[in-house]
Amino acid sequence: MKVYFCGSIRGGRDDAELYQRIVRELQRYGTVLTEHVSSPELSDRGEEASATDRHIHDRDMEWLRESDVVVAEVTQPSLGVGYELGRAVTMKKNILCLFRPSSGRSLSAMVRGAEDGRLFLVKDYSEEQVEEILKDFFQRLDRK
Ligand SMILES: O=c1[nH]c(=O)n([C@H]2C[C@H](O)[C@@H](COP(=O)(O)O)O2)cc1CO
Repeated sequence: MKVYFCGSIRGGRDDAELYQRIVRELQRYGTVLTEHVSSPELSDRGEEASATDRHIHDRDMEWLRESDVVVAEVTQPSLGVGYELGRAVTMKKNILCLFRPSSGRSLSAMVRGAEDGRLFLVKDYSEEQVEEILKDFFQRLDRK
């Protein structure tokens, strides 16, 4: 199982620690192609010191194509994550978006409104529910 994890980078790194926790949990179910998104060493400049934007874009689109599932933490708004989700929809990927209402933010209608109960799922959650929500998600996939 190949997992593409999306999380904010240039949109802001406030949730980087939580991304790490989610990625660690996702690694129980498969290979996380985008582990770097959760790296505590990655700042809101992203990988600019080591890669061009074109390289980042083309590599990530290739990983997205390769992936079986897409899991996105969408609480911290990020243009890149929104773009990845749009591309993943076109590729008919199984998508899970995770949003924390405790942030006081309101999730974009373009994400919440894309929920279809089948390929595109949006879950409101709190941090202590990460394990349980991912377990349910992967169990459901097995039954598909
Ligand atoms: O350096 C990077 N590396 C990278 O893989 N990304 C991808 C993965 C993340 O899920 C998403 C974050 O987008 P943004 O930087 O607009 O918040 O884009 C984004 C950047 C910087 O935009």
